[in-house]
Amino acid sequence: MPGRTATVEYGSDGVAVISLQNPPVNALHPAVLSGLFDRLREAHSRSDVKAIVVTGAKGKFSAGFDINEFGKQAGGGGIDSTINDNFCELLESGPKPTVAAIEGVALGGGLETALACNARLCSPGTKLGLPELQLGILPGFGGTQRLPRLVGLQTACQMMLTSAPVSDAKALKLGLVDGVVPRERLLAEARQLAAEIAAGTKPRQFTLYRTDKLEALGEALAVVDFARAETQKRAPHLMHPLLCLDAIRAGIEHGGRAGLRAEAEAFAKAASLDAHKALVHIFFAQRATKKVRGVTDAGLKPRRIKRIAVLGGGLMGSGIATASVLAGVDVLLKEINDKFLQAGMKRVEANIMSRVKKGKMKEAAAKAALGRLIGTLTYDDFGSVDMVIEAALEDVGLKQKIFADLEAACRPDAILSTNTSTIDISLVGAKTKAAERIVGAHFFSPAHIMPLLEIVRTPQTSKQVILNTLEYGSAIKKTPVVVGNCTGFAVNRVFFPYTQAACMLVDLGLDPYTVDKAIQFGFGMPMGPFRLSDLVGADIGLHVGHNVAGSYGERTYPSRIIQALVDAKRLGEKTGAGFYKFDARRKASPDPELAPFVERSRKEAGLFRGGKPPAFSPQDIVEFIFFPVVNEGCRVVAEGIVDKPADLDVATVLAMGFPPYRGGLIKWADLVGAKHVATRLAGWAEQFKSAGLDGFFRPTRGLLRDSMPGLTATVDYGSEGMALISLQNPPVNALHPAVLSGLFDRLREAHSCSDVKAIMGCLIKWADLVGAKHVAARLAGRAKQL
Ligand SMILES: C[C@H](O)CC(=O)SCCNC(=O)CCNC(=O)[C@H](O)C(C)(C)COP(=O)(O)OP(=O)(O)OC[C@H]1O[C@@H](n2cnc3c(N)ncnc32)[C@H](O)[C@@H]1OP(=O)(O)O
Repeated sequence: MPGRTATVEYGSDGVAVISLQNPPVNALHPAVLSGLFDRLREAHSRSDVKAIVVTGAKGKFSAGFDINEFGKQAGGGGIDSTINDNFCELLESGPKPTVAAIEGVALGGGLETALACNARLCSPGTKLGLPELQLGILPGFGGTQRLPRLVGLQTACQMMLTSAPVSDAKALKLGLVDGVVPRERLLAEARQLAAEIAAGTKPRQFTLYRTDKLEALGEALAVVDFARAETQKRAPHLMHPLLCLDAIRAGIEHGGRAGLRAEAEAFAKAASLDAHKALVHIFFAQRATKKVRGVTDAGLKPRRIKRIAVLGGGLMGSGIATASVLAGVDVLLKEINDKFLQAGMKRVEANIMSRVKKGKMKEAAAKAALGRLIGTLTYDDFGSVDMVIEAALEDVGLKQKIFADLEAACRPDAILSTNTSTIDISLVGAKTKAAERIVGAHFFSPAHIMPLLEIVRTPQTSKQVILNTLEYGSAIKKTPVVVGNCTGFAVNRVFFPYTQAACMLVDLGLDPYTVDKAIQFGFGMPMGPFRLSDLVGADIGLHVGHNVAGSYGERTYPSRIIQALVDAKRLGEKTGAGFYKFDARRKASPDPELAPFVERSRKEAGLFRGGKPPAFSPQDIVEFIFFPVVNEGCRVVAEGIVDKPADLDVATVLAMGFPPYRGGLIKWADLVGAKHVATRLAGWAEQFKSAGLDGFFRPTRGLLRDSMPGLTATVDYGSEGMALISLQNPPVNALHPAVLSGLFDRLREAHSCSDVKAIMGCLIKWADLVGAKHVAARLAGRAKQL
């Protein structure tokens, strides 16, 4: 692996400079670690070397252990413990002193490498932190021991538990680095400091053995125990933060070396948990949403969106304008009259000033952002914008008129986007000839805070438009996910069974508050479906329900109780009562006055005949509600609404608060097992068949296929443009629905591949006997002839 290593240069000043090399972020791949280890040993053994400086190539120190390597080796989370123990020991206590010269980032194992050095200098703009908990593990190169000894226990616990990095200035204040030096002098000053330590004119620090920053034993243990209690309260489902605190505690009680052993044990335990697999999956999935097959690999260059127009200054429009001006994009905010315009401009101002109040932004930067906002009542300046985002009322006729006006007012290359959440994107542009530059830009409320942006493409949307919209999404710090055009797009579509299944449980005799508790506290959603309904508003929920019923009627459940709440004007938070009642500070509590609504809904549904409600454990509630959501997710994947299943994982985490440590919707289903999901769904479909509700549960073909991995169809792509599809269900390849579904999917896949010219299907046994290669080659030859 020539690109992944550590190089060394020996200077005439007696200082060896070891440089970590693994662009773009010098992740500590095992090859880099073993390179570092070898170069260190070599430098320590040379008589012309007095001291060692460790740095990173190309302006980045290191973003930590190579996350791709997790799970590749059994046990230890992919980390070779012999190298781990030795390289930090060699850095800290080897014969020659070491200094870290840090630029850009020192995160996770990268910072731990620097912590093991005897001193640290960094350049302005560097971010330093231990974000391992975000990946479901804990620092594994001694960070749990050295960080508390360098910056104090309380700060160290906070840095590890929040995963938040600190700036160069804060690092200096905390004692995490010994100096901040301009980039161009960093290496020279690190060399000098290393030489001075070697000469004995500056002290050599051995962080693992320091105690001066630690509190007295009793006090220190109390700090850890308090952090533990808080963590248990805040993240009751997570084990790895507690394992991290255990390792810290062991070091406080028994010393740094014992602490290192405890850390290694805790690390291995955390690395074996599903939460780690799920969080690593989300880390990569989140970065992969920006890679869309056929779009980002089509050789096109994205164009920067510098100036946009937002139509509508309501909650959504002002949120979109806020996110844009904050990211340096100029915004024209258009409204239909001055009153609405002033209200919209004030909303943007309030959004930005609230960041100043919270200390997230300086006043000067806020002023600069607001300077990028211009209000208008006309289309006069629309010729200057690269993109329009329409955020007007959800009315097809109105939107069609707006888009026709936009076509006339904007440049022919301007992107015309709509923030609709319910209207077919193709309909919106029906009165224009601009279908190839019309796209959905679906933000989630509040738009300046929620991190997801669904980019909705139609078959006509051009690749360049999708690419430019992806670029805009990233620029305004959203995670953009490209999705297909269907009712509800990706997120709202997969989540329609969420509230409906919950309503069915109530109709079956369960208490709504018990349902919410199981979903929030048992599973880890930010809130249960009924509390969510109160937040969104029962009227909005009802409107969405009608929409999805129109498109997916056979698999929806009529939520009678929501209709009844709307009729009674119990819309939720905004009216003071819904499923819950709300006090003046909008604090929710169970409402005894909900009982008659529950009774009436049950009576109309006719699923509960009175007596004792059916026994549903919290786990049963979770599965009853989420497995239909998974089922719809499988449809969204199979229909190609998302580019890849992981996009849906990211979307559900960012838009719905699906617990990231469960990996997102589809990853979670994978971890639970497709067989279990499909079996339970099939069971409920059977149970509720007589009530005509089997459609709500019936497992999709894709799910059935995944639940029986042996039964499928496989495809081999030959070099001659021939795809060979084989049916797989020995001994006679009976056409089980899972095999048919596999065949269908493989066929679609092969038809969509530009380099496939012909497709051949065969029975696997016979093809095996003849030899698939031979069959494919003969057919390819024949295809050529023909
Ligand atoms: C033993 C130890 O205690 C265990 C560990 O060290 S675990 C690792 C701990 N470190 C981390 O969690 C840091 C993870 N990285 C990050 O936070 C961010 O990538 C960053 C702040 C370094 C850079 O952010 P940004 O500039 O936005 O670039 P970003 O797109 O995230 O990353 C650039 C590329 O580097 C990759 N990358 C970043 N950190 C990586 C890592 N530690 N390992 C492998 N790849 C990494 C990304 O996947 C991305 O790859 P791609 O271009 O193929 O998609």
